[in-house]
Amino acid sequence: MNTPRIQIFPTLQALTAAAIDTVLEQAAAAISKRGCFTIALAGGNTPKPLYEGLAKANTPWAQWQIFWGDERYVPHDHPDSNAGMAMATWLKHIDIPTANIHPMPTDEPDPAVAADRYEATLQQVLAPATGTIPSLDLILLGMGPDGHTASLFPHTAALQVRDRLVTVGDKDGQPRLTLTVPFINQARYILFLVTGANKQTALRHILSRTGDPHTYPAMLIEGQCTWFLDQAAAEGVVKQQGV
Ligand SMILES: O=C1O[C@H](COP(=O)(O)O)[C@@H](O)[C@H](O)[C@H]1O
Repeated sequence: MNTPRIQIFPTLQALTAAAIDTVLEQAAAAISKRGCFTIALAGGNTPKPLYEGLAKANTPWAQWQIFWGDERYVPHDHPDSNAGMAMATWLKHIDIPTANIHPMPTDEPDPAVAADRYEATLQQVLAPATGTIPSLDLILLGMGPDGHTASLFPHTAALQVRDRLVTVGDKDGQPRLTLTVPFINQARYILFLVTGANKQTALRHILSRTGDPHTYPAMLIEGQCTWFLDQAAAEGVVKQQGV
């Protein structure tokens, strides 16, 4: 396991400013090395200000390929849609080719078929060498108060999937689509954004590695992780590296 980098910020504004800088730095580095930047987005509320900030950034958008880390199984124009949120706050405000935006499909009667389609899209765009797992440059993740990340929920079958890039998650019996643990762990950079006092308990177990990974699924993410925490979430976290 790689040792996670942890940064604690006094306010959501400070955390957001650092997240914008990090995303743009990773994009510039990837574009300069490989001519392209591949990113998977988180949903929920925490990343909204980041997306609003990125909407004003000056970067070669045509060299970005945008994916999602998870999706609620609703149409993209539904208020719960992670794709819909990122479109409204960021993507509809920038000059990026539509072909570079890859929302998770939610129009199949069977979510497993939608997961297969998204896996094929990832394989096609990322074109890994034969026999290797493809890597995204950056995956943005959040964490729920129950320790879930992406749509990897506690004690669900999705946590065990090791032979796919995308699978069907389960939020209280409702299907979700989610990237899998091995695919997330393969990313060149994984940025967790976690805010709010209601996440303290899960965070303490996850970062001190005293929890059970099936109870706190974010523990399964052991790749090149950086955690950006606000002060409220970070209260009680054992190893602090303040900024
Ligand atoms: O349902 C979800 O929740 C998590 C956490 O959201 P947050 O607003 O508490 O940060 C999010 O990362 C995930 O993408 C989303 O589908």
